[in-house]
Amino acid sequence: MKTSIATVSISGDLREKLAAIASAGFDGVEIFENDFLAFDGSPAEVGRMVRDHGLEITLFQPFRDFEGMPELQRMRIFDRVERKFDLMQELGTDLMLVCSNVSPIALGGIDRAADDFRELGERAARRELRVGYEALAWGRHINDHRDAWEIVRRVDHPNIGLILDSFHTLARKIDVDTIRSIPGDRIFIVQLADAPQIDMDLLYWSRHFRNMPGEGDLPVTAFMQAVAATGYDGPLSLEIFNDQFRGGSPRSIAVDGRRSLVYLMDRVARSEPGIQVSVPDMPDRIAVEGVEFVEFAANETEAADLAGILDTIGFVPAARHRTKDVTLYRQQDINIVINMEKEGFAHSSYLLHGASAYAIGLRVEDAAATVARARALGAESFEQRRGPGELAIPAIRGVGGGVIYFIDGTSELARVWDVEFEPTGHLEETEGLFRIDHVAQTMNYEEMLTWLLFYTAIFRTRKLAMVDVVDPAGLIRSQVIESENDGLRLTLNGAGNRRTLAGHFIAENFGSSIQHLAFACHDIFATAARLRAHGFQPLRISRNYYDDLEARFGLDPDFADRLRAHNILYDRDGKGEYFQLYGPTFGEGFFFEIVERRGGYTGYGAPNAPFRIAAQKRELPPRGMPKR
Ligand SMILES: O=C(O)c1ccc(O)c(O)c1
Ligand SMILES: [Mg+2]
Repeated sequence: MKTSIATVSISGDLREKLAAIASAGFDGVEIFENDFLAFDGSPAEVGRMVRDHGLEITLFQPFRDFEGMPELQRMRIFDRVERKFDLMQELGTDLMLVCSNVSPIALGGIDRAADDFRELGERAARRELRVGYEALAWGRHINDHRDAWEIVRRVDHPNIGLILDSFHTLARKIDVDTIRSIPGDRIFIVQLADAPQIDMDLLYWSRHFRNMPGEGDLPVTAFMQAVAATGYDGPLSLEIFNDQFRGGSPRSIAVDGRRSLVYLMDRVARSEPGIQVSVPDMPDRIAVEGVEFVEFAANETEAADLAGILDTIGFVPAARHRTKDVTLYRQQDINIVINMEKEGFAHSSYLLHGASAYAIGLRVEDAAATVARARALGAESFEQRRGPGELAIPAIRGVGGGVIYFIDGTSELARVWDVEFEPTGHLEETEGLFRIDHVAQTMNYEEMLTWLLFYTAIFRTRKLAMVDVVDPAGLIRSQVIESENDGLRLTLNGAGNRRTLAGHFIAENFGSSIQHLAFACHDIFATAARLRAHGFQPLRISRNYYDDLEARFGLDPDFADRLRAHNILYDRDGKGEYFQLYGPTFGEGFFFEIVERRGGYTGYGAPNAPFRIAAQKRELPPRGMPKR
């Protein structure tokens, strides 16, 4: 598998782009003409720069409005071609992309276009160059890869081939199986891009909203399966026009890109018996069985505050670490760890971010295999020095530089609580919370696709449609990722500005992190009553909310009164009901939520989020100067 990416996909100047592309492990790069034009250096210098990075130039592009022009324009176009051929030879690349003509004066006609390409093929052959033809989805006469292929087929010249671009084919919903009848050796390069499903003008959609395969909604895997079936084994080249990426971090976009290609080819390799693709060997996507624990780093005061909140919702300090200043709080299957160590990673994380849930432990079938897959996909593994008697728990780095640990049932790891911890003798009681329903991570909106790709590539998960949540100070985008058996339910919340509750949290924590944990209970009213007796302070929800709720769902007034009395939020879908109860915020806006799912409710109460956020903002202490 030879990977490549167009310079247009990455932000920065050409130098920064190339450095990021090389360090992410790509084999090649498409030089997008504007990136070259904007660069103050000769073609030969650019070529050298590329090769010094260990990269090759897979493609020079685009050459526009070539085929089917009236005679007067046609002559000039071939002069322009020769100039670009000179440039390509100086750059040191042999392949140019011609995209289908969009000019209003283009004449059309398959044979006229074929004649033009035959002439072009002759000129290219004289210089040992090749030209590939790509159908733009908005091309004037040619906007379908089948028509572009028909032209290439009629040209019948070894130096003229086809270029496929998943966006153009998929945006027009062209049957990808039509690719299977194209000979693989006539396809000169394959460009890949995904995009969110939005109904809009094709050109605008393509130039602003493309994203990495797996980040959007288009069936890029099916497209790539069809390409693989042709026997094509040339470069797979990302070509991503995206407004957000243009302003993003070159390194992180490049890493995402490389990950998206490895993930895509892993999917393709597993999709069809007999399909030939070279892809790094790795375990299949990992099923997450559950969240084993969440670990906070905190100092004594904060740990006491947190323990106080945990106490009001029925957690007891069940065990203490045998050698470290670490306490395990437990209730049924929920393990919350508070780490107050003065050295090691938890402490570094504390110094950087303040008190936060910096680590999460996931139950998987095979922890070592999980790390192997994550590493093959470019994730960073995590290790730290172990104390006597401590287990080596396989782990990787996750959101905001946090840690994701993996616990499996096949080794010593299953006994981690017994091996590393000493019971305190506190009797385990319960207020009815029995599992972590979901984990909510907050990040800058720009980072959401990175983490979406990270989780979906490593774990056997699916994503739900993104929803908008209104904070009084701005919009939050919320994206759910779930594993098949609901072992892992994650919500990624992307903040656009720092005045929102989510944005404030990221700003004050100096980075993304877990902002809330939702615990599941079986009987929300019983749990709410018991917690109240325990000193639990629920988040107070406005009366207006309950008036609307009663009207909206036609609720029985007694039932609505019970919800109101306990400050429980309510939602319903076609399959069941959902109840949510919120606790006070901790630190810079961390909080716990208690939920009950009745029937087959599959959502996360998104319609309630704006009212919950408004209530939390009312209860937040007044904001003075930032503390740090
Ligand atoms: O948007 C464009 O003009 C454009 C140019 C070259 C490409 O390869 C492409 O897919 C789109
Ligand atoms: Mg393209």
